Amino acid sequence: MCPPSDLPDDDVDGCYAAGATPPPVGLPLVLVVAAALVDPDGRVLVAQRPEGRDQAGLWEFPGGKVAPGETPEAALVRELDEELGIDTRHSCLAPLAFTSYSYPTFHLLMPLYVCRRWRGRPQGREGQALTWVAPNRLRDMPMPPADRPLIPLLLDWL
Ligand SMILES: Nc1nc2c([nH]c(=O)n2[C@H]2C[C@H](O)[C@@H](COP(=O)(O)OP(=O)(O)OP(=O)(O)O)O2)c(=O)[nH]1
Repeated sequence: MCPPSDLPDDDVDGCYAAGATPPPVGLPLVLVVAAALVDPDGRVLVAQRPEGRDQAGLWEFPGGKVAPGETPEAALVRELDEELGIDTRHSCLAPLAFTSYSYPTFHLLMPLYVCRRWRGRPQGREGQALTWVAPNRLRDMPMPPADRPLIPLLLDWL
């Protein structure tokens, strides 16, 4: 989290340094939704991005791009079904935080929801490895840079 007395800087988890670097111009904004699935022991599910995808090998929160005309919540329910084979149609998808991050070819805007109950047992339906991690171990996982600010917020909340 941002220390209240310090100016934000790029290395401080949970902060955006809006004025520190000029924003890249003309990048398309891509809306991706993701979920922190939390099991009864308080562990969080992360999935490893498979070979052949950008950022392959990094661990991420399950989710994916919101399709045109879709709400973020409907997209999340669809992605969790497609990727993990779980049903979250009747689950509480609690909005926790979002990340906003410029990759070289697009700017990512990604809300993160927390979900504690679902139907089915998560399985890597697209060949991706899955692992449940204690929240305080998330910092040790190689995750996309866009996810870094989400970790302290998740730790505070869980
Ligand atoms: N799902 C997810 N994507 C993330 C996270 N962090 C992060 O930078 N991303 C990025 C990686 C990708 O560039 C993008 C998600 O796109 P994706 O390729 O997984 O989306 P998708 O499932 O719709 O796949 P596709 O249609 O492009 O094949 O967001 C995260 O925690 N979860």
